[in-house]
Amino acid sequence: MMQYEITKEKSAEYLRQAIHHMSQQDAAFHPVSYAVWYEYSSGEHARLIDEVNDLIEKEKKLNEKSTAHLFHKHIAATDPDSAKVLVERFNQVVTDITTSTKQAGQETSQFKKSLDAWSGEIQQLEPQLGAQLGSLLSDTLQMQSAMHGLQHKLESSLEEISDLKSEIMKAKQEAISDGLTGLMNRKGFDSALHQCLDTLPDQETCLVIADIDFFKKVNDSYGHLFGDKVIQAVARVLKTVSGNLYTAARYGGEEFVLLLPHTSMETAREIAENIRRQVAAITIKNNVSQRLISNITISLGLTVYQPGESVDSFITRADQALYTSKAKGRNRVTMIEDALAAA
Ligand SMILES: Nc1nc2c(ncn2[C@@H]2O[C@H](COP(=O)(O)OP(=O)(O)OP(=O)(O)O)[C@@H](O)[C@H]2O)c(=O)[nH]1
Repeated sequence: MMQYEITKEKSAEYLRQAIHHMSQQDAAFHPVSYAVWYEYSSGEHARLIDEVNDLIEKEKKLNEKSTAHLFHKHIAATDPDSAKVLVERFNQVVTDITTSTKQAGQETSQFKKSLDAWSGEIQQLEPQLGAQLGSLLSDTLQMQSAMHGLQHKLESSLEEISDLKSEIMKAKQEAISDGLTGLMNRKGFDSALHQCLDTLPDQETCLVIADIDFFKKVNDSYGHLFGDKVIQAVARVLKTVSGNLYTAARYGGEEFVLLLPHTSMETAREIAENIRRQVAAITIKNNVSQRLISNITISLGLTVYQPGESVDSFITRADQALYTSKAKGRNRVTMIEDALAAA
């Protein structure tokens, strides 16, 4: 994980170095090249540094393509959060420059207007001074056009930043989603769980862990693709039941979790029972035999968070409850209230 808890001076030093490196390349000034060279300058990212050095040795300069490749491989894909921070930082740099350029542009334009107004009158009174003013006017026009050019370039940089921001948000979302079901994946759930327990330690919070019964047999009997359809069907039940109130996720292969903040054990048990019943009612067409397959069941374990306990012990207790459901014959919900009951 890249670190950004560094002093302002250090950060400014990296920024200076990054801008120096960027100016030596073929790639333009934009957030992608900024992110790559900032990381390079910070010296934190050994693999990125090695690859940049190899490329420079071979190609002399980094172009748009190699810069984008380095960004996606070493920054956006491995650490979308840090990529976001880098892009935002570049955004700030560009916004600051844009604001001062705009201001300078306005001042130049004001100056040109005054010159325009005076030069006509002075031309008549003092022809020589009028000529000097004419040349000053032409310099001002040149400066104004340079300002417009720079402003235009900076504005397109800002557009690029906004595109990149959405790309990073998308990558961030993909990093915590499960591709097969569209539910949150384990990584996303673990962070949601930590966040929930950090903010609601004194509220009643329940956790359900569910696992499809005899799933190996489902795969063996009807094939892996059919197994995938079963996983998707169970995920749909969880999605519907959880709505916007609860957080559902695919925790592993055929295992699911449901986090229920502000929920009593009794309500959570009713919800878990509802999920169990809805899964038992699922029928899926087997595309090979064209027959409808039912008898899909899940076992569920449920527990309530004990204030002060660790996340691991919370999950372990829900897992123990699930194990009990499996041991007692499957297709059932088991509740374990606290550590004593689990023992
Ligand atoms: N189709 C499909 N199968 C998967 C996926 N992930 C894991 N599995 C299979 O899920 C099965 C899990 O089997 P087991 O852990 O033995 O458990 P089980 O057969 O469900 O038995 P119990 O949990 O004891 O009821 C394995 O055969 C895995 O190959 C997946 O994404 N798709």
